[in-house]
Amino acid sequence: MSTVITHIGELHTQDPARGADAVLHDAAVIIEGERIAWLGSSTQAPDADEQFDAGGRAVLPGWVDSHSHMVFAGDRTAEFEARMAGQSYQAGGIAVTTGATREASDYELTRLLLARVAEAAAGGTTYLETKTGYGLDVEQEARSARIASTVVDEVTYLGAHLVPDGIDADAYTDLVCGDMLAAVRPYVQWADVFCERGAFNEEQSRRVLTACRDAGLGLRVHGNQLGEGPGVRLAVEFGAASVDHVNYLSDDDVASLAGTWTGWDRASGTGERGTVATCLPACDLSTRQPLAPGRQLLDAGAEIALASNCNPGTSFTSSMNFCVTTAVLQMGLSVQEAVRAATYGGALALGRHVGRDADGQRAVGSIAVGHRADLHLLNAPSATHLAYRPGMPLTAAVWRAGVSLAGRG
Ligand SMILES: N=CN[C@@H](CCC(=O)O)C(=O)O
Ligand SMILES: [Zn+2]
Repeated sequence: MSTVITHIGELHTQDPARGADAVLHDAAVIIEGERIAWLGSSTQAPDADEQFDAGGRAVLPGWVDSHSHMVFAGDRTAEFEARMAGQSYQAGGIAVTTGATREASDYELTRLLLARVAEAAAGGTTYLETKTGYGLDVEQEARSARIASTVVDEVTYLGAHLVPDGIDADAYTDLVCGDMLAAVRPYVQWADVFCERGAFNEEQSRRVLTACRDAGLGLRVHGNQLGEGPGVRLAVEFGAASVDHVNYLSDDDVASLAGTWTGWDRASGTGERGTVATCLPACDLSTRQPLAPGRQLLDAGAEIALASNCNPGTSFTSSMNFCVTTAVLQMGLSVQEAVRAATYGGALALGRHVGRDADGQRAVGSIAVGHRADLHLLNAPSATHLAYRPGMPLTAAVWRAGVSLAGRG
């Protein structure tokens, strides 16, 4: 089965191999099964089984949301209201969600997760990471990991989210590095640690990262969210794929993140990759933290991603459109930079920016022959409308791995 999408006003390929020609005008794309089979000028498009006329509207790669916490029950409206009344965000709120999550049945947790993933997809997200971290004991973390692995694309083990009541921090860290890690291992590809005041200190974070690396997991770090600290330094030292939040960065932090990309050719997307700095603008607004310095990171030569951080405490939204809008209006990114960070940047953070027919794993976050057919049709002639028309319903249609998910309007 093949579909040709014609009359695309702007096709944002995000394919580094195309260099300056990465945005095509009056373009067409052919989807064949789950893959992109052809792209080029609309006037030269070959025939396909099905036709779809984009009517001059813009097409982007589906959003790659590389940071979310969607396996949970309950909500934290009261905490949000208190924050809006002036209280500051504290890591301890995680315990409230842990209580509600432990109470929920497998059926309920799965149902909630499916509903959240469907909401994200309706907003243009076609590739999604999510984390454990609201179970916080061996059985519950394994359960969260198992449920997540049946629903989302990539699962991250975040047993090191908060030290639960009734156990000493070092004993809990031992558990995270031992029995809990063994129990979640079959279900996860990544590990993360909340390296922050009120969560895990440098020594505990180092132990978690070492154990998870030795277990063969890719690494990421929640770092520098609530103040300067060792998160970025550890992420760079361990060669983590990403460090996320990055609100409070010293000049050294910025330089060391940029330094991880010195062997990388950004223009062609080749060379030795480094540690992606993942900015979470919806979270920054919801916690009234300063927005992450995405502009400064890009200017220094670092690669950045934008992600939703969808979770009940700090960012109860999966809207990547909103994140892109905010990155342009508030963080000083151009539309091109923001769209790249929310597509190709997210794929880089998840190591899914490469992969074609022969690899058995298709690249996501960019549109090229052999990549996964993840497409986002905007109800607008250009991607600029994402920032120019904030909050408007601009997602017109979504294809995930070649399957039409949302809208055909
Ligand atoms: N910062 C740590 N974890 C989440 C928030 C978790 C929560 O408060 O429930 C975050 O990324 O913001
Ligand atoms: Zn998070």
